[in-house]
Amino acid sequence: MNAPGFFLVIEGPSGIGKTTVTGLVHDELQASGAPVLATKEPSTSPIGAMARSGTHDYRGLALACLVAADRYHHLDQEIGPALRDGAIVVCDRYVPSSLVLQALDGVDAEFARQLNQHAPPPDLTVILTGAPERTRKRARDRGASSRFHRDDATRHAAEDRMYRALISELRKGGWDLLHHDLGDEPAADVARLILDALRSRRPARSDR
Ligand SMILES: Nc1ncnc2c1ncn2[C@@H]1O[C@H](COP(=O)(O)OP(=O)(O)OP(=O)(O)O)[C@@H](O)[C@H]1O
Ligand SMILES: Cc1cn([C@H]2C[C@H](O)[C@@H](COP(=O)(O)O)O2)c(=O)[nH]c1=O
Repeated sequence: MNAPGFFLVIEGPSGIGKTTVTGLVHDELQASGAPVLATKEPSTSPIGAMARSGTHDYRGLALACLVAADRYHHLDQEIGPALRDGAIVVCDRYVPSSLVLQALDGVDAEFARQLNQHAPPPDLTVILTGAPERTRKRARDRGASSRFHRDDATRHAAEDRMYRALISELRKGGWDLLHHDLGDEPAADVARLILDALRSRRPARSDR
């Protein structure tokens, strides 16, 4: 994005570890003295809260529009201002979540793309994938708070497949994308890898 900050998105299937890694990356950046904002989608705005708490009631096109409306509001009210202030924004889920989850929810892929076409590409998007059975076990052990978290081997496999398929498509669209296929490594190792990628793309503040 054309702003002095850096927009970093962490993506991947439910249970892969996005929230855990977002927290670790945020804490490490904060400890190093960098200006950082950790956020997530759906956001904490009233639209985001409606989407997050309503995945049992809202489905298909209605949910696709709700999460897109929340995304544009989030960009306008929280992400954009933080980037203009020079912060590193670390966001748990963004457009790729809609391209995967809304498609799994029966929304036409082209419609989901068009709905999100005005959401700018982040400066770096990390897509985490991993063996669907391991991801499924982590999600099951953590517990479900959404229709998309239900314990379903077929859905976990489909999410993993769809995220992998998105990688080349987004790169062709000009997105800077880091793909990491997780094994058994701890979340701290994943966070370190992401921090290295971030630092290689964002010179230290004193160099800018
Ligand atoms: N590298 C890891 N190794 C082992 N367990 C992990 C790892 N990363 C995360 N976990 C655990 O897996 C579970 C799911 O992690 P987390 O909630 O961060 O995933 P998520 O991708 O944000 O999921 P969702 O999209 O469903 O909210 C949590 O219990 C977390 O503690
Ligand atoms: C960004 C985004 C989210 N959703 C849905 C999927 C989940 O039910 C929640 C997010 O909760 P999680 O703890 O991060 O898994 O919102 C969606 O359907 N589409 C989206 O683009």
